[in-house]
Amino acid sequence: MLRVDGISKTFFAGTVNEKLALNNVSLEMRPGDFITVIGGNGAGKSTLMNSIAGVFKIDRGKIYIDDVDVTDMPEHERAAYIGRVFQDPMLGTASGMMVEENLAMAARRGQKLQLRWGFRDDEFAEFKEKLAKLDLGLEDRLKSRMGTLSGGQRQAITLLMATLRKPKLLLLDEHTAALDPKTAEKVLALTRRVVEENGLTTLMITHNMRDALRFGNRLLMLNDGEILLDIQGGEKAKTTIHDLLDAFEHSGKEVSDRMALG
Ligand SMILES: Nc1ncnc2c1ncn2[C@@H]1O[C@H](COP(=O)(O)OP(=O)(O)OP(=O)(O)O)[C@@H](O)[C@H]1O
Repeated sequence: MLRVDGISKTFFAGTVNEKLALNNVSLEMRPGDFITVIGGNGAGKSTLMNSIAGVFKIDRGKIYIDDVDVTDMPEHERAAYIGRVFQDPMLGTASGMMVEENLAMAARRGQKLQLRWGFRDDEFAEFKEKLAKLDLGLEDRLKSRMGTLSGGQRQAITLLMATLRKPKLLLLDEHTAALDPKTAEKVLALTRRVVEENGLTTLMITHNMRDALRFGNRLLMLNDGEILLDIQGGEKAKTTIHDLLDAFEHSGKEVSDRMALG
């Protein structure tokens, strides 16, 4: 489904700030894989995700989505395959536009922009039903501006928008890190439901080892731009936070409290 083949990325090459952020990383995801990604600060997690999304050019290697070589495909074209939710609830939606307009735009992702798309009443009924399912009281806020919603409400809608037109790949970059624990839990539960209901192939970065173990069928630990640990299925189910801390310690990194417990 996703094939990352020996990719490398160096920032500020040839300067004193040169940083090898990804070092010959390879990864193959099967359809329906839900991979959680952990690693300390600067391990390369976001760089991996940004490379896949096409935010910048990689230095070496190839990236394929469903056997299509997307290595040189610009980010906006790659977006047709990818749904993304960022850490910052302000990203991913248009804050000055109404909830229903944001959803209608997401429903037209990949279509040519038109002056008047002609929104249909049945679409709004569908949005209302989907919002009601989020259980955040959003079904009556279709006409509210996105900017007036809480962070949790925005992340839930961004997740809905990212998955409205079933993407080949869902990328979640610490999408609950900026939320309070109770709201984060709600958005995570929603994430699990959306991923399961749609059988989405998902890559989720988290700072929280407990979440990395609770969610998904496979876990990657990155360190210094390399994959330090790749566990899945039964092996992942048996893995404890203690095991992860051990692996982390062997990499010579200090574990922050936030990463251990979230
Ligand atoms: N756009 C960029 N320009 C310059 N350096 C960058 C850029 N993005 C990442 N880096 C550097 O690459 C390294 C890996 O960063 P990355 O953001 O991928 O780590 P991370 O694992 O996501 O860390 P964190 O948990 O702190 O977000 C870091 O040293 C970082 O400073």
